[in-house]
Amino acid sequence: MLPARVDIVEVGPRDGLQNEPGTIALADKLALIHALADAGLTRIEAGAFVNPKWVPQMADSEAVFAGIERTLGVRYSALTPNRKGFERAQAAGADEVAIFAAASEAFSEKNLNCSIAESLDRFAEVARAAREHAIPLRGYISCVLGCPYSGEVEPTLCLDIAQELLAMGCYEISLGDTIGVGTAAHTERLLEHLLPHIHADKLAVHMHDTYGQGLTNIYRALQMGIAVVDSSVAGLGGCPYAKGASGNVATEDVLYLLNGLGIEHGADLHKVMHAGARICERLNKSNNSRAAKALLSKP
Ligand SMILES: CC(C)(COP(=O)([O-])OP(=O)([O-])OC[C@H]1O[C@@H](n2cnc3c(N)ncnc32)[C@H](O)[C@@H]1OP(=O)([O-])[O-])[C@@H](O)C(=O)NCCC(=O)NCCSC(=O)C[C@@](C)(O)CC(=O)[O-]
Repeated sequence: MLPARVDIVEVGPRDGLQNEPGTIALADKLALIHALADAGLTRIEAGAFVNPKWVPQMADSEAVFAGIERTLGVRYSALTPNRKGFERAQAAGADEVAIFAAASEAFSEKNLNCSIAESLDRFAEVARAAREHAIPLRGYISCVLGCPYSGEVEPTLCLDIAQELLAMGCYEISLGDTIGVGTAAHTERLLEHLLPHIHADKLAVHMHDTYGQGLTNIYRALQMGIAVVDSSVAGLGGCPYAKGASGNVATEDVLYLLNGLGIEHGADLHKVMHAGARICERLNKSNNSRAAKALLSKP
């Protein structure tokens, strides 16, 4: 059965922008975040407190958080890979922080410069600090449906990591198809493995759209009881550690799907679409949302 309501986690300002080649003006980032909040999106990942040497686009995350004119009821979150990242996020005023493990040793080494086990030790420190400061903690697992370096990924490893992240205190685990290779069959296989052990309300899906499977995978996940979906306005993004991977499934496309299914989500598709069109114009890039392109071309 499909859920009556789906929460969208808008990752455009972080996942969407982290891989952009050119400089992005702080004002453009802030305008995007404000437009997304104005469109009714209540969970917005606004930045990442990672090593700026590795992800320069997120180097101004302090300034981003300082510049946000907060909308009541919106949670502005950030990625925090380690204690230092947590301290930066807390000082900047992030409402929520996210730790991000990988279900592939090779990807963990590239993305975090350490093994999965070492990353979990670092995350435990972040989790302790988050608990001390009463800051909600979200967990990601990357490469759940495939790894750019080592190929197939076993669902058993995803389950082990998810359980460890939940035990640390994550209120939700976002399952990332980082390179967008999975199909509905892969999504189903993963969720069939996880759901007997982890309740659906502790899971979210984070589908990149490289092979055009994002929406289909999300639909399969909704059918299996998942009610939190990560997406990126205009389908912006990619991962600096997964060459060739395209952005997340576009928020506008997810909203169009949810509208068609009669599922409540609380966002205004047209406002999101205009936010997407504006940032694409500012970045001088094409819009990857099929729904936005169709709607914007209507007379
Ligand atoms: C994990 C680290 C930090 C390890 O960082 P490191 O460089 O490997 O290791 P280190 O701990 O030895 O530190 C070296 C230097 O980095 C500094 N440093 C250390 N930590 C921080 C920090 N938090 N903020 C600022 N600076 C930091 C530290 O102070 C030191 O500075 P130095 O002494 O050389 O001047 C690094 O490898 C890193 O930042 N990686 C980037 C990870 C990243 O942002 N990846 C992209 C996002 S993840 C993703 O896209 C997947 C996801 C979530 O979207 C889900 C999906 O799609 O599947």
